[in-house]
Amino acid sequence: MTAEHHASQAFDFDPTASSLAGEVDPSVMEELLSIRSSIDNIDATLVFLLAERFKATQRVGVLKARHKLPAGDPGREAAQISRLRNLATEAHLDPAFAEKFLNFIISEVIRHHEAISADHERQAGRADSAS
Ligand SMILES: O=C(O)C(=O)C[C@]1(C(=O)O)C=C[C@@H](O)C=C1
Repeated sequence: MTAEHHASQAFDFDPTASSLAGEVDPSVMEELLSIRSSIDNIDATLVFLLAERFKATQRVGVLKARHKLPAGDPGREAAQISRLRNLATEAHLDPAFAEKFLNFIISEVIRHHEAISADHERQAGRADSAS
């Protein structure tokens, strides 16, 4: 896909899209759209942050597969959850939500690790039968 395609996909987004169009007072709609523009910026950074986090965990997955380490590390997860719960409380974010969100991401990471490991094993098996 070309850079132009990427750009046009991003710019196809209509920040004014709403099921409320025509149903609310224009000044209320204006305020809503103004707040939504911050939400759109935040959501874009979340996508970039998550993409960066998955790039890092992909490297962990390859390292773990190469050294036959288990996909999950419950001791590490317990430390991460406790830290994020504390940070969430400090930031006035519901710590239970922060824990659920981290667990959601980690379960996806573990699925990726298992796929990388299975792939690695398949390749090792093929290399064995070829020699
Ligand atoms: O740090 C690791 O060992 C990882 O595999 C990364 C990660 C994470 O996403 O933060 C994922 C799974 C583990 O259970 C712990 C942490």
